[in-house]
Parts: sequence; C-alpha cells; structure tokens
Amino acid sequence: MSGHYTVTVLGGGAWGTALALAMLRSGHAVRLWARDDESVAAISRGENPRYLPGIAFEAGIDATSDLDAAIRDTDCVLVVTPAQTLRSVLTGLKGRLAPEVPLVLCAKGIERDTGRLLSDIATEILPDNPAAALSGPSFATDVARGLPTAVVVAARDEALAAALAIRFSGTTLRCYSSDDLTGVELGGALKNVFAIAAGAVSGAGLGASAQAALVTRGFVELRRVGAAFGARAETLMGLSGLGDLMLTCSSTQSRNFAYGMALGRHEDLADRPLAEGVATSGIAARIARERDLDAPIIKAVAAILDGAITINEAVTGLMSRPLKAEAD
Ligand SMILES: NC(=O)C1=CN([C@@H]2O[C@H](COP(=O)(O)OP(=O)(O)OC[C@H]3O[C@@H](n4cnc5c(N)ncnc54)[C@H](OP(=O)(O)O)[C@@H]3O)[C@@H](O)[C@H]2O)C=CC1
Ligand SMILES: O=C(CO)COP(=O)(O)O
Repeated sequence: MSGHYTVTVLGGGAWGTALALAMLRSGHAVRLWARDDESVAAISRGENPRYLPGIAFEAGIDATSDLDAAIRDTDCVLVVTPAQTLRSVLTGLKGRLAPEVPLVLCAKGIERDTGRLLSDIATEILPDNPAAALSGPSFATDVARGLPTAVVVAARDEALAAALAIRFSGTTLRCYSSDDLTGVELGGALKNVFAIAAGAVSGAGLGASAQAALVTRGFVELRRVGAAFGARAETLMGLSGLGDLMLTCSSTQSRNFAYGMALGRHEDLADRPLAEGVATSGIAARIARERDLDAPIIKAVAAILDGAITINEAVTGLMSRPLKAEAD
C-alpha cells in the first residue's frame, strides 16, 4: 500500500458518494460503482440529485456500472450499500476481487436473518480479503460539503487499521484507528436503534428530559450488548458509539431519528429514506433475548416497530420496571 493509491467505492447513495469525495480530496484515484446508469452519469457530472440533493461537487470520481472495471487493480474497496444487501454485494465480488485487497465495511447494521456482524459476513464470503470497518458520527451531507468530520477505521490487524486511517485522512476528514472491530461495528449498528427511539420520544412530544434519559440508558444497553460480544467499553465511549449517539439521537438530519419522529407523530412510514435501525432493532432484540441481556429499550423499539405495542405502552413499561441501582 504505497505510492499511487486507488480506492473503489461500491454504492452510489448518499454515503458512497460522500466517501468517494472524501477519498478524492485525500488525493486518491477513486472509482465508484453504482448499479444504475442514471446515478453513474449524475456522479460523473458532479451531482447526485437523488441522494444528495442540492449539493454540487467537483468532478473526478470515476463512476461506472461495470463492477469488474471498478475493482480492477484496486488497492482497497469501500463497501457502502445498505447492511442487508452486504451479503449479495460481496457474493458478487467472489472470484473477481484480488486476494489481500482490504474490504472496508461502511454500512451500519447487523444481518437481520443471521445476527451476524458485517465483518463476519465478509470473512465468510471473502476470507482472503481482510475486513475493516469505517464508522462514527458523519452525515453524508456534511462530508460531501467538506465540513470537518472525524471517524474511526477499525480492523483486527492494528497495522492495517492504522495504515487505512492514514490513507483516508485529509484536511476535512480525520480518521482515528482501532483494533476493536467488533466494538466499532456494534456502536454503528446499535446507535440507529436508539436514534429511532429518540426520534419517537421527540415526535410523541415526551420532552427533552425523556430524550436525555432515553439516550443515556440506551448507551448503557449498548455497553451491555457490546460486552457480550467482547467489545471494549472505551471503544463504545468513542466516535462509533457515544459520538454517533450524540449526533443521530439529536438531529432530524438523521434518517433514523426522522423515522422515529414520524412514528411518534403517527405519520405514514411507507416510502421513507433508508433507516437501518428498523432491521437492526428486530435482530438486536432477538440477540438480547437469546443472550439473556437486559435491553428494555432495544426490545421496546422492536416491539413498537412490529406493531406489538404502542409508544405509550412502551413508555409505561419502561417507567414501571423494578427500581434498581443506576450502575446495575
Ligand atoms: N447517509 C449517511 O449519512 C451515512 C450512512 N451510513 C451508512 O451507509 C450505508 C448506506 O447508506 P446510504 O448511502 O446513506 O444509503 P442510500 O439510501 O443513500 O443509498 C443506498 C445505495 O445503495 C445502493 N444499493 C441498494 N441495494 C443495493 C444492492 N443490492 N446492490 C447494489 N447497490 C445497492 C442504492 O442503489 P439504487 O439507487 O440503485 O437503489 C444506493 O446507491 C448504510 O448502512 C448507512 O447506515 C453511514 C454513515 C453516514
Ligand atoms: O450514521 C449516520 C451518521 O453517523 C447517518 O445516520 P442516519 O442513517 O440515521 O441518517
């Protein structure tokens, strides 16, 4: 990984486009693969009206719908399609991507049907390509506009994480590194569940105090689930975890928060932008049950989204749990 560096981005949505721009601005040759020709043409022109409306950006991303052209002789692949599509996208790379090329997983989620973390799926499908994750508080619109942003790049191989973080960093994107891949992945995946919950609290008009309590106790659940997976507590107190909770549990810019708001206001939930927390809440609740983890907020979000309980019933349930010490 020295000299001229080519980065391939898979996914032409908001985050794929923003990360491609960040990589371009960090001085790399950037190829972006999107499955539809309209997105390819728009990104080549310097816009992505469907996913980043109103943002004009510099030309220079080599966008294509030809997957082989996108990954040919590449140094690194950023996978930026929704979490539930990861398995099919990676399967499409089998036998085509050169071994050893790192796969940087940029989606935030847990596989709904299996409960597997995204890096586990990557290792299962492409065992010869080291898996890394990029996560943290970072709205695509902010990154695309070149606003200062900090994220964390994680891999089990500390040297790989550090090398990627150095490569990816630029004047407006600062990348920290971590060898706690599990912690970074879980922080990114689970914050979406709490962002939906925080949005629902806001949408239902339950007040700022309730919102602060929800986020704080959500963080306790995040740490409990993290501990069960072997994640380090300090990772979850970092950018992917606490940092991303702070961002997405307080801003209507977050699609998960906005989804929760719509839920709290009893608005129509059909045809909304991607909210990864919808899929993650169900599987996270199942994991909590299977591992006997105390995760009442995660379970409440899953039950509300399943239509099993109302927001009012969830609030009553959470408020009437047996009293206990805060640290328990
Ligand atoms: N947006 C953000 O601010 C951030 C997003 N993320 C994470 O990044 C991931 C992607 O989000 P984001 O880019 O915002 O989502 P968008 O909805 O903006 O875009 C999704 C992209 O994935 C493509 N896609 C969907 N399914 C497939 C598939 N089966 N094969 C190939 N391409 C597919 C879509 O293509 P098509 O248009 O053809 O459907 C589209 O280009 C999510 O996990 C999200 O949590 C992380 C940090 C910030
Ligand atoms: O993960 C994000 C910011 O860090 C984006 O959040 P949303 O997917 O909720 O918009």
